[in-house]
Amino acid sequence: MATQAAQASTIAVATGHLKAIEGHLAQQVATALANLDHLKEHKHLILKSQGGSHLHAAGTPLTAIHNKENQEGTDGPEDLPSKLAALEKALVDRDLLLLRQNEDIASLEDQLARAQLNPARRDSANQRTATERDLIPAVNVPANLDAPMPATMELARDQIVLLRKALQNSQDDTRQAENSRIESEAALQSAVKELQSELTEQQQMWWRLEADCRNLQNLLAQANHEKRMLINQLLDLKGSIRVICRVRPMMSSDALTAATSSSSILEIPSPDTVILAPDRTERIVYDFDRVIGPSEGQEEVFNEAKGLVDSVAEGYNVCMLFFGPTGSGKTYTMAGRPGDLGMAANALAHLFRLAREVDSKQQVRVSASILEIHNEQINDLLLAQNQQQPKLEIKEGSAGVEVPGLTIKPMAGMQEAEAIMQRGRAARGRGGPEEATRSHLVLTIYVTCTHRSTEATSSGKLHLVDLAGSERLAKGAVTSERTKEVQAVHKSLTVLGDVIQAIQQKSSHVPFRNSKLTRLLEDSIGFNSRTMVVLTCSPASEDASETRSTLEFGLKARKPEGLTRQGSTSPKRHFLKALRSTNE
Ligand SMILES: Nc1ncnc2c1ncn2[C@@H]1O[C@H](COP(=O)(O)OP(=O)(O)OP(=O)(O)O)[C@@H](O)[C@H]1O
Repeated sequence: MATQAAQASTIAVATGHLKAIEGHLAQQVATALANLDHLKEHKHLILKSQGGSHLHAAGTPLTAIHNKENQEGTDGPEDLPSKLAALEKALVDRDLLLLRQNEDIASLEDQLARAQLNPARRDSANQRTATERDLIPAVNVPANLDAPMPATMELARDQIVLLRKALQNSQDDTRQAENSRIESEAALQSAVKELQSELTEQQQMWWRLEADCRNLQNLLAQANHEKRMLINQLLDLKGSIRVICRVRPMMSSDALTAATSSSSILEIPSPDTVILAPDRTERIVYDFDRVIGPSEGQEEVFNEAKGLVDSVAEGYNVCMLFFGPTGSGKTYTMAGRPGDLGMAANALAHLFRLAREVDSKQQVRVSASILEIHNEQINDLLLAQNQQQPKLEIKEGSAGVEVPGLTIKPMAGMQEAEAIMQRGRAARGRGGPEEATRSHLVLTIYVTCTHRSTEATSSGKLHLVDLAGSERLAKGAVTSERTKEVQAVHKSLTVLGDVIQAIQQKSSHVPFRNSKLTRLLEDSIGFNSRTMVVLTCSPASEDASETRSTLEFGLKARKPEGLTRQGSTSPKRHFLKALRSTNE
């Protein structure tokens, strides 16, 4: 803008000076014309005084006459014609010069006017390069207008030429700038169009993907629903009580004497059969829902229970009973060890996974309590260490069997769950390991699902019961206190067997109230609930008797048609023997 203003002011100054020059020239012409008139009059007077005979002297140079006049009229009258002629020529020259200047000025003014009227040109002047701007010098008109006219005129003409060139450049620049603006605008418009079409395409693709995703989610939900229905049907077909048997590996602690064999007394010919061969004369075959061998891990055990854990999230009550003599692997199978998750941790992890999967539709809350039943007394294992153990009783509440006052801890994830289970284990161990083996530990996981839109709620619970060792009294040192403990354990295990048998036989009376344990599990065994008995067996020959008792207990728990198939001993005899051994 500054350059443009400077240029306009330069042009204005030049125009002013040119107008001044024009005025000056006009004044000189007027003077010359006056001189001419004067001379003409003078000549006329001379001719008049000399008569018509002297008229031929009119060809004398005017300058000479003029010079003579300047010499105070000393020249003779014969020089006047030549002076007049010279003056006339000078006048013609000046007229011509003036005419050219007028033309230049008119053209310059015209260009100036056009340049001022066209804002696009004015703006484009800003884009002129430095080199081009240098082509326009400042118009320096001599301050003294009396200086010789040709030099002033020449300078003015040069400046006009330069200004014209500058104007031309400016016009070229404007045109170029306009062209490039049009080109850029077109390119920009086409890029915008391209982006818009790309955006539309992507939006359409996104909508398609969203729709696909919704369809897949619906299909998945439907498939999951169908899967659960099939699992439920399968579970119903298998009966409400499933029995699986887990045979632990041989341990270095298993006594190997000359009287016993170092080889396992248990054979697993198929995934649902275990053969007890305590000696060469006897082979008893037991069929269960599944037999898990020594080489199989915790994962395989959990796979058998996954369907049951799913049904807890659907509102079923489920009970898993870990039954076997001390050292057979009940605690290992239920609780696991660090880095080797047992059934409880696997079930919790599965429930938290389910909760995450259904999170958009349902809110799933998981909580847990841990208690032990020792000498028919219930102890809360989640009490703070300094808290007094309250007297806890089992009641029938609106939501089923309850233990009012029992600590129930909410759990948001596995970290919290691990900490709670660890706390329960530590509390159980406070009475010493001996006491722990003579008490039942019950970990109960409560699952509540609330539908986010309908607010319909379903609740289920999963009892995991690490039963007291099922071995007979004769095995350890006998004190009156220990006798009392063992009798309490045996009584509760016998009642448990009776309850299971009554359920399997669809008996009208089920003796749930005969022990604290069965009373606690009343709404979670049989009928509208699901139960899994996990028999844990030692393969060591020195544990043959306990292993047999355990397998016989399993027989009790299974449906009547699933008992032993072959061997030298009748199933019925084994069954009665199992009952007797549990009651001893
Ligand atoms: N399937 C298995 N694989 C590897 N080790 C096992 C297995 N089962 C049990 N064990 C190991 O055998 C030992 C005894 O197991 P565990 O303590 O679980 O027996 P238990 O039946 O719970 O005995 P108690 O009644 O005294 O609690 C433990 O060291 C355990 O790690």
